[in-house]
Amino acid sequence: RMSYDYYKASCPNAEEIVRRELVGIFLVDATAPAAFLRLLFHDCQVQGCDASILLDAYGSRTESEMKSYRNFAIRKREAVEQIKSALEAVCPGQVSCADILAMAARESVSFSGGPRIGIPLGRKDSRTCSYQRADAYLPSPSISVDSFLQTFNSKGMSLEESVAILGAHTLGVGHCLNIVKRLYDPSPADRMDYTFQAQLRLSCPTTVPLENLTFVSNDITPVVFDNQYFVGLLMGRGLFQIDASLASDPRTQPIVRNFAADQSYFYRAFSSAFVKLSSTNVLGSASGEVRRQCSHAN
Ligand code: HEM
Ligand SMILES: [Ca+2]
Ligand SMILES: [Ca+2]
Repeated sequence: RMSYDYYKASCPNAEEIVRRELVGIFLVDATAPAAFLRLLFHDCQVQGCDASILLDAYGSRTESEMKSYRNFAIRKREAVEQIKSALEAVCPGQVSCADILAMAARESVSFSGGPRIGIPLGRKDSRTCSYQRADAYLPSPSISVDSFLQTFNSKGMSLEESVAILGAHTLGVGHCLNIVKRLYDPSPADRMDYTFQAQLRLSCPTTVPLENLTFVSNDITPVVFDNQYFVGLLMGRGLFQIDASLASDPRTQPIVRNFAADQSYFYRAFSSAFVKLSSTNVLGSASGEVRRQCSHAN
């Protein structure tokens, strides 16, 4: 059972320790907040928020979810291990890796200028993981709006919250391999601003192997958690096909407009969506554990 003061007795300074470690990480790498935010989504989307994404391959028993091509360019797993070590030194065996992932993503949002979000704690860590499940459940950048809405509706999100949670793409980057298809062979309904397309083609000139080294930013302010992502969508500057479709689909377009016009409205919808995302299929003490090391089950 999760609660807002879960570690009050067992590790009263848990949130403070996580925050202190993170500030150190953020100061040396301005792109770290984006990485933590995506890491949480990719954890919660596969088996739920149970730190399954942090497990390394272990003999023949586990194959890491990182083997999935959908986890391409996932970063900062080792930074979560660093935060875990700091917590183990003070309160051994208490704070789950799944909670650290949720706290790291939450701090990433506020550190980047976004809303401060209160989240309940008490997630347990999985004993297993499956890269086949990662392949099956992590969405493709060309997912349809229908499947997109279904994905987040199944986490209890409203239409508005579902659009808001994709506003996470206000931070970070995408690699050329995820956009070359729409740059050189777009589907007829997939519209993009002409100038923007020309710029992206310069950054991603061909479908050669370089495409997984080269990247472009998700919106024009990739280290600031603002509503520029939605402003850009309305100008035909969405990076992935699903981003762009939110601005054209009649169900989501009015919401994109509202978020582009009113940042605090976006923040409110994002905050409630974030609490739902980070509470997906949480394990209780019976089925999960608190790992001693995030990369290995106990
Ligand atoms: C249908 C849903 C989604 C799809 C298809 C999608 C797809 C993608 C893709 C293709 C990338 C680029 C990866 C790369 O090439 O480096 C990306 C990046 C990112 N995604 Fe998503 N995403 C979705 C939802 C979310 C959600 C719900 C969040 C967080 C709450 C999120 C947070 C991020 C962040 C922060 C980045 C930038 C990562 C970095 O700079 O390292 N995404 N996403
Ligand atoms: Ca997981
Ligand atoms: Ca931004």
